[in-house]
Amino acid sequence: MKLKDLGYTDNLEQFRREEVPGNLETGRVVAEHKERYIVKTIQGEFEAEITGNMRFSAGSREDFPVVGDWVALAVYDSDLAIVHKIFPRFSMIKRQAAGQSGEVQIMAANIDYALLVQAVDRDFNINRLERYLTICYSSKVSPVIVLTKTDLVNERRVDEITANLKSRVKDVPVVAVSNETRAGYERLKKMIEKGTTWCMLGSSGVGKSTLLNNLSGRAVMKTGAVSQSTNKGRHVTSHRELVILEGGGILIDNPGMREVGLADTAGGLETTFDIIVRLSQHCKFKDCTHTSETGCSVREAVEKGELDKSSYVNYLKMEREKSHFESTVAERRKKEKGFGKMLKDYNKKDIKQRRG
Ligand SMILES: Nc1nc2c(ncn2[C@@H]2O[C@H](COP(=O)(O)OP(=O)(O)OP(=O)(O)O)[C@@H](O)[C@H]2O)c(=O)[nH]1
Ligand SMILES: [Zn+2]
Repeated sequence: MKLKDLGYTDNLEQFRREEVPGNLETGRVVAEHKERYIVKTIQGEFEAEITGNMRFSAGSREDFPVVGDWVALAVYDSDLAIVHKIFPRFSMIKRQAAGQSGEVQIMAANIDYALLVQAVDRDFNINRLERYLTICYSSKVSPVIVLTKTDLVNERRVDEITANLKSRVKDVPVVAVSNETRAGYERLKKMIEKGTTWCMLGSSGVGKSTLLNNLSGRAVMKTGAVSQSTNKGRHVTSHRELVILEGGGILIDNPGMREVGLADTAGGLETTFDIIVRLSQHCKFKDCTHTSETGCSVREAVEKGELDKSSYVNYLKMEREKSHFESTVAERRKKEKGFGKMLKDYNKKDIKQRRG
């Protein structure tokens, strides 16, 4: 095992030489559970915690390691290792933390590509794909669309879906596979180059675990039978993982990532819907929302049939979601700031009083 097999790059090595003390090991986080991390190095796997100082000075979730992170750690024995530093991340998949509005959670780091998995039977939905694309573009992860369960429909239906997709989603590779017959696997395997890191985004039951098991060449995760009535897999993957595939690719898969929403999608919407962005430069009003304004080029294009109506509707919906998210973040920051100031004023008063 070399660090390169885990996805180590020259950039990371340069950072290590410049910024990491020589007595520390380099490793990659392959699993995380309640602030305990499984870190893989050339010597094996270690269970690690972060230094007290790292925890104390952490400003947000971003300051804690996540699956996919490269870290510098001190190894004491097989059970004890301490993470001292997180290497700079080149990509991050984030999502809105459940329950806490505006709080962002990082699901994984340093991912090169994402497999956007949808089944061609009942799950297929272009709006959802546009959502995944937006997540990819804002996370600096390159998307590849994978259509699964092609054995369940006839060839014509697969061609129809592919053509439909390509007319709406430009410049993204589309691979159609069957996890049953393994049709399409050769093409997919060729795309997954050695040392590159991948993740999967897709709804429950579309065949992600089956795909991962087949690509890894060993049983990594149990897959459950789909219940006929709901078309949903019963089994839900239970913990985070980073797996090295047969062909040398690296796949990160964890349940949280399977539920990513539109958190911090700076730039993502614009890339996914770049046609809309280009059209909007011709709108009469600079701040046109493309809903009811006069002289709106976007709506004009929809009316003329030059812009797909459902793509337009999906854009408006995601734009609203994004604004909602941004305003909750802004509100939270304001509250935090207010609280911080109150605390400071209180402390000042307190000090004055104590000094008399
Ligand atoms: N016919 C057919 N069935 C498939 C295919 N891929 C997966 N399945 C079946 O669909 C069910 C769900 O597959 P999983 O791999 O568990 O789906 P998943 O996306 O990992 O689901 P979660 O773990 O819930 O996220 C299983 O019963 C699989 O055997 C396929 O290409 N063709
Ligand atoms: Zn407009």
